[in-house]
Amino acid sequence: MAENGLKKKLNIAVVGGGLVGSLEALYLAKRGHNVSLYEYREDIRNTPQVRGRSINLALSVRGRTALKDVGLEDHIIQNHGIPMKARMIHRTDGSTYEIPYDARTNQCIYSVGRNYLNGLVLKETENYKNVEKHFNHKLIEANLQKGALTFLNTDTKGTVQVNADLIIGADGAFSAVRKAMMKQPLFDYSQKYIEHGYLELCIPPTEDGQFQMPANYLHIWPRGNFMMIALPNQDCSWTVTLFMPFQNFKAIDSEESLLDFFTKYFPDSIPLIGQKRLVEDFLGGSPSPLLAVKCRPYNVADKALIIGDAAHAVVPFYGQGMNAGFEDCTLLDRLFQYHHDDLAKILPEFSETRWRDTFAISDLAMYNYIEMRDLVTRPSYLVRKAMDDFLFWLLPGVWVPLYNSVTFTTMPYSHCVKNREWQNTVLLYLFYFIIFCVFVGVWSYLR
Ligand SMILES: Cc1cc2nc3c(=O)[nH]c(=O)nc-3n(C[C@H](O)[C@H](O)[C@H](O)COP(=O)(O)OP(=O)(O)OC[C@H]3O[C@@H](n4cnc5c(N)ncnc54)[C@H](O)[C@@H]3O)c2cc1C
Ligand SMILES: Cc1cnn(-c2ccc(OCc3ccccc3)c(C(=O)O)c2)c1-c1ccc(Cl)c(F)c1
Repeated sequence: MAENGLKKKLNIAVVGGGLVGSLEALYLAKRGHNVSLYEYREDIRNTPQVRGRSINLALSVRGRTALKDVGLEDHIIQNHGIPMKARMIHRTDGSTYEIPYDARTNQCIYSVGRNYLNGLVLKETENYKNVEKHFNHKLIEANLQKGALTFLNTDTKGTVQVNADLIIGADGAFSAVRKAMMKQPLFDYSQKYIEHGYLELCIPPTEDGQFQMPANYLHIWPRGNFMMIALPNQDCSWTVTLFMPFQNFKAIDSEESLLDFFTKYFPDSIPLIGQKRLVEDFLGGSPSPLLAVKCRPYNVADKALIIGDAAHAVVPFYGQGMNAGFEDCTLLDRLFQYHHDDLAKILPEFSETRWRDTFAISDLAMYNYIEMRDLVTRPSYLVRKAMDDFLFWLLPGVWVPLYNSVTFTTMPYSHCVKNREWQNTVLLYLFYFIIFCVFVGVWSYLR
């Protein structure tokens, strides 16, 4: 707050014009600050889909809350997002069965196009004169304490010096802002590449432009050590993502081995994708790596902050990465409101209150990665899921299954984990009680 009691207009540089950076620029613009958004790539509204990034994503409540704050939720929900009301599980014999997310309240997640959503947010910033966007600007140097940034203009090959009151790094999992932050003392950092990679395939629409599979589902082919999912697109196609260890991708090096593999594990998908297209896209593509990043704190004094994947890249086995990054923007805005734009209070508080939840969703996503490989076919997993669903039906306000609390509520991720631990304890005692009752019953019968 300025001396005269008026709100001080900050000059804020946002590095990274992806999903989270463009949303953060919009939040800050709505607060009246001068925002300069710097993006390495060209304006995605003028370029085709970038390979090596998921084409569509699952949007859930946390992301919707952020879009609602900036006035874009209704547009996405009513004009673009495709509701997925249940999982459609595909067995190896090609048969399917569905598991609703929550039959009572019609909860659903939405499949949204990455480029569409990114372009929509960027377009919305054009309603604010206090936002400048600079594409083809790659951050190459940063002195965070001084608020000084150096960009390479990939068009002119010249460098651009920028000074800002606040630097926000939303430049993704390989963040240059985080790299500068790592020079600070007491900055903790860890990363993990998992053994699985992912490759995206496409199920085209029918000749008359309709979906080839039931549209309002998240289609899942759980196959132990590898899994495949499909999310619907606006053009009635499906973006199929195969998650598999790199060594398995490497072993499939010919049309014959590819078709043998898909015939064995995903037979129903071959006619949907098309044999020719499957061979071309699989053998013509290469799997992308999956990286998890954990670090803290997220700020340097009152000068710089990292959000989104720059702060907490997670493996995609919960569909929460973007939702968590959008939630960063929501929580940051609440802190701007509460502390009247006082960065000396906002930034440290964001770091201190956020890291437990981002660590929690990172662990949950990694656990899901393991769970989905091992437990989906294990009877005990299926019994647990059935008990979860029964108790959720019986005590909806009390017993909220982990996936539902993560996906359909804004309960802090760390509380979702605590909730799950409490449920595990209750189920364990319930299991012991059932065993005891069976024992007493048998003993009484045999007396
Ligand atoms: C296979 C897969 C599936 C996924 N599915 C889901 C899902 O269903 N739901 C979900 O919520 N999340 C999902 N995610 C996660 C989601 O994609 C990310 O969490 C999200 O994109 C993070 O957004 P971001 O803006 O923080 O980072 P990014 O999307 O990586 O954007 C960072 C931006 O910064 C720019 N940049 C990078 N370096 C510089 C630099 N030096 N200077 C200037 N600009 C720079 C980049 O060009 C980019 O535009 C998935 C991820 C993967 C890989
Ligand atoms: C993109 C996105 C959005 N949500 N989810 C998701 C995640 C976990 C889920 O449950 C645990 C479980 C599902 C299937 C088998 C065992 C456990 C469920 C569910 O239950 O619907 C949904 C994903 C996703 C992302 C990657 C893979 Cl590989 C995947 F299968 C789904």
